[in-house]
Amino acid sequence: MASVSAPSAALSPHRTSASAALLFPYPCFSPRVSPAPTARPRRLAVSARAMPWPHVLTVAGSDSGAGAGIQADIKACAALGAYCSSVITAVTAQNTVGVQGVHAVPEEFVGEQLKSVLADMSVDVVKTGMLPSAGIVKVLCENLRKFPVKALVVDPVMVSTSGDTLSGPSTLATYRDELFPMADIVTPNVKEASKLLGDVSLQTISDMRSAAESIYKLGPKHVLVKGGDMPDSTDAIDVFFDGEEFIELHGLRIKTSNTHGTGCTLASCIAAELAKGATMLHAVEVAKKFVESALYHSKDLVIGNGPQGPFDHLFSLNSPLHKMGSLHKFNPDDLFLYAVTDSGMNKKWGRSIKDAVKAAIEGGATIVQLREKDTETREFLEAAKACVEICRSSGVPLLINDRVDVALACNADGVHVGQSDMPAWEVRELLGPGKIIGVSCKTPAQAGQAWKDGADYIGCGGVFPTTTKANNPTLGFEGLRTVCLASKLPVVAIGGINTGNAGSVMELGLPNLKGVAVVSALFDRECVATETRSLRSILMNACSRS
Ligand SMILES: Nc1ncnc2c1ncn2[C@@H]1O[C@H](COP(=O)(O)OP(=O)(O)OP(=O)(O)O)[C@@H](O)[C@H]1O
Ligand SMILES: Cc1ncc(CO)c(N)n1
Ligand SMILES: [Mg+2]
Repeated sequence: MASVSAPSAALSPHRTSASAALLFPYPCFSPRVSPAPTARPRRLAVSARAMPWPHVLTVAGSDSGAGAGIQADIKACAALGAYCSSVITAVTAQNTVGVQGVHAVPEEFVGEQLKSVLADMSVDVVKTGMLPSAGIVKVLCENLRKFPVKALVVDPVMVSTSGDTLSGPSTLATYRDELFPMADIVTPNVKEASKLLGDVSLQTISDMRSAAESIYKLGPKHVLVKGGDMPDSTDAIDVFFDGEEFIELHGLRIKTSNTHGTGCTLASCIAAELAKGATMLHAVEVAKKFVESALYHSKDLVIGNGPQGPFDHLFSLNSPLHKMGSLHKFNPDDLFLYAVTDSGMNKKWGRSIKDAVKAAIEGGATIVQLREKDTETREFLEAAKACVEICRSSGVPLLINDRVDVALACNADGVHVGQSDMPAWEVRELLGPGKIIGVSCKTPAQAGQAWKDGADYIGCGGVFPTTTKANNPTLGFEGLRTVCLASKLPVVAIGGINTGNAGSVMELGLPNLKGVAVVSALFDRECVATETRSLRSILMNACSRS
C-alpha cells in the first residue's frame, strides 16, 4: 500500500474539520452486543494442506435492491473466486428507481466492524465504496494504518447513477487528503472525477486524461477514470494512468439499462484480481471484461420497474458456455505463431489432433486453430475438448474454424470464420463479448466489414501459393500490404508460409501485422515440435531485424 504522506493543504481547498458533522445524521444502529475482539490463536494447528484464500474486505454501503454496494461487491468477488468480507458504512433504501433513504452507521461502529475483520481474517485487499461521512473515512484510514493490507482500491462513490447523493461535499477533502495517498488505485466515474477536481467539465477522452493526471497528483499509485456515463460514446472507454503512461481501455458498450452497480462491481473485480496476485493493469483489464460480459449476458433481464436494473454477476453459473475460465482478453501478440491443424495431414502422419496440438505448443505456437474439414462432428468435438484442456494449461488460446457449435460445446476461446461462413456479427451474438473472433479477408472492404462486425483480428492471404486451400487466389506482398494498411484490426498473414519465407513476411515491417499462420509447414512434417521451434526462431530473428 502507498505510504501515507502528510496531508497537503494546497491540494485541499475544500478541507473540512475532523469533527465535520455526519452527512446523514440518522439515529444510531443497535447498541454493541459484544466486547471488541482481539486476535485469537488460530483455530487448529494449520495443516500442511492449508489453503490461503484471496480475501477482499469491502467497506461500503448496503443497497436494498442488491444491484450495487456491498451486495454487488460480494457477488463480484464470489464470481472471480475471492472471499469477500464486509464492513457496512450505511444502509440505503434503494431500488431500480433510485435511492429513497440513507441511514449511516455511526463511525465508532464502523471502526468496530473494521477491527473485527482486520484483526482476525488475513485480508489481502481493502476495497471502499460508499463512505458517507468524513468521520467514517478517517476511521477507515486509522484502521488501515493499524492493520496494513497488500492493496487498497478506492471507488470514490458520491452520486448513484440515478443522481442521488451517497457521499456529500463534506467528505471530499478527507478523501483527497487522507485516503487517496494510501490508495493503490482510485476509480472515479466522470462525475466523481469532476467533483474531486472542483467541478471541472469533463466531456472528452482528453478531459478524462487530464482528470486522471490531476487525481494522480493527489497521491494514489494508479487512477482509472471510468467512462460508462460519458455522453454520446459508442464504446465504453475508461482511462488508466500509472503516473507515466495513459492507457485507454475500450470495451463494447452493451445496449442495456441493466447497469446499476457497474462501478462497484468493477472496483471489486479489481480488488479480487489483486488479491489473487495480478498486476494492476491486468486486474483492471479483467475487471472491465467481467463487467462487459456480465452486462451482455444480463441485457434482457427484467428486475424491478425503474429505469436502471441490476445485472447478474453469476452469469457464468447459468451459462456454462461462457465459463469464467475462458474469459480471455485477446492479446494481438498471440497471433505471432499461429498453428492451424489439418485433419488430412494428421492422418497422413498417423497422429491425433491432440498430439499435433501438443507438439505445436511444445515448439512455441502462440495460438492454435482447429481446422478440421473432414472430421466427423462427434470425433471433432472429443478432440476439441482434449485440445482445450491442453491449451488452457499452457495459456495458449484455442480457436475453432467455422464450427460455432463445436466452439460453444467445447468452450473454446473463439472461432475463425471465412467469407462464406457465418458472418462475424452473428458469431459475436452467439459467442458473446468475451471470445476471440477472426475473419479471413482478402480486401480492404472485407477488413472494414470484419471490424464493424466486432471481429478481433483478420487473417490475410494467401500470401504465397498454397495447396492447403483449393481455388485460393494469391495476394502476394502487395495484396497483404494493402489489406494491412486498410485494416483497423491486427492481422495474421496466411497461405504458403514456411520456414523459408516467413522471415520475409515479418520483415515487411507492417505495424499491425502481428504474425504468421501456418498449416503444412508445421503439420505436414515428421516432427511438428521441431518445425514449430525453428519457425519461431526465424520469426524472432526477423522481428529483431525489422
Ligand atoms: N453499457 C455499458 N457497456 C459496457 N460497459 C459499461 C457500460 N456502462 C458502464 N460500463 C463500464 O462499467 C465500468 C463502470 O463504469 P461506470 O462509469 O458505469 O461507473 P459508475 O458510474 O461508478 O457505476 P455505478 O455508479 O452505476 O455503480 C466501466 O468499466 C465502464 O466502462
Ligand atoms: C450502497 C451503494 N453504493 C454504491 C452505489 C453506486 O452505484 C449505490 N448505488 N449504492
Ligand atoms: Mg454508471
